[in-house]
Amino acid sequence: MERFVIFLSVIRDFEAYPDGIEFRSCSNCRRTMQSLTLTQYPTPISPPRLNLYPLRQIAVSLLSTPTAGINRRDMAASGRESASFKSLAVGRTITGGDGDGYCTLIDFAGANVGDDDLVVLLYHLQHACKRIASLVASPFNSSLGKLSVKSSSSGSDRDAPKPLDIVSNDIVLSSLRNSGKVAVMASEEDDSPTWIKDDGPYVVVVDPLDGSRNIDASIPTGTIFGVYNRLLELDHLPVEEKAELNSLQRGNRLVASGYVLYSSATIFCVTLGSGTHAFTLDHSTGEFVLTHQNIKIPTRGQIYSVNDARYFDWPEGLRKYIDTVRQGKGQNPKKYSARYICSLVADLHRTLLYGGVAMNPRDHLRLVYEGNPLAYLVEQAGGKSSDGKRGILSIQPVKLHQRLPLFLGSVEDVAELESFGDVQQTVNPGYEV
Ligand SMILES: O=P(O)(O)OC[C@H]1O[C@](O)(COP(=O)(O)O)[C@@H](O)[C@@H]1O
Repeated sequence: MERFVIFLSVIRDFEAYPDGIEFRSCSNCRRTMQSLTLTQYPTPISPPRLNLYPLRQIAVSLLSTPTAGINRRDMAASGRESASFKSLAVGRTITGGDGDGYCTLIDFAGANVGDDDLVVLLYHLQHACKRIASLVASPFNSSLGKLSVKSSSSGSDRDAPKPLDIVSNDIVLSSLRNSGKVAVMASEEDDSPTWIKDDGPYVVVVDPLDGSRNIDASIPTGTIFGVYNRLLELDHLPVEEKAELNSLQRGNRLVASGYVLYSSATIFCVTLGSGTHAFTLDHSTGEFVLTHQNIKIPTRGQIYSVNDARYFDWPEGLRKYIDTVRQGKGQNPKKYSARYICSLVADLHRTLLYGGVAMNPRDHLRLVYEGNPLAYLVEQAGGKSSDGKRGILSIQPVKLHQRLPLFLGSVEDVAELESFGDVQQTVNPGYEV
């Protein structure tokens, strides 16, 4: 009864989303409300008097997890995403969903992407990322990251995954399956790509939880993703072959890419092929809301980001570059600062906003799952990507878990770094931490 009274006092303004009901007018009551699931409703409610029955019906439909084959019409019918389709119908480029400055990721995609299938795919992907955000922040999962498990295949050059990586991978895979829009998913966590649906229009490459070595200390982590069109000319090939070849596309064929940063805020940063935009998770509504439209990385920064404990394994060119900029003797006559979180998404997010260069000069990061998606996003923000010698997006991947040195950041900083010649670290002993 006590719960019921609290419920009535906050019922004025609520939003339901797949992981729970959010009551805007009373965030302090959220925990109580989360425990009040629909099936736990006190049964003696009198629908006519309190008029809760219709509300309950709406909540039931809104609370259901996105299911297989949800499409634009279903999303619009649920009432949650209708603003996006209104915007699309009138063909305007929106800066706010309904003109009140509150524009969700799906509103934005609906207004700016010509392809309904991609909007539906994004809808499911952002749902997966909300689940991962809550997973990595959950007090009940705080021990999961510590338990390393062995990689399934012997002789694999992949790192041993941790349980949270695996759970995140499962979450992304299930959301992509439910979208009905994905032919194949290639994940950093899997030895080979998973074929999902013959006529799915898209190929998704993903690192479901990057930086998970930091997870036990609650340091930021991230999801990285890239979306390609399915190559129709490969449709006749055996499944394994077409799954792999579809996933090995060059970065310059990406149609969308992005990352989700799980930090003090959860940020969905994406390019849909025209600029780079960031959306911040609004915990009061459960929506990613546009907060940084058309991000432009400064052409020059004053920060370098690298694990400089490796200094003595670096080649001469890279040592010289770092020594030069930290003394303020480079093209920018300012002394650079160092920042290194050791979590790629977090280091890149800062670089995108403040400028400078984020790098890992040894062949450690993966071209398919990390290099290409992030390079595309950085270039869409006016920045530059390089492996130390050439742009990332034109490199033809030859194997799924191919690793490479990666330099991302401000145009002038990355160009200056390249001008030092040998900046790729070839000594890679496999560091313990
Ligand atoms: O040990 P290094 O060279 O500093 O590498 C750290 C980098 O490795 C990563 O943790 C990714 O590696 P994993 O995929 O093996 O976790 C990045 O997040 C980070 O930028």
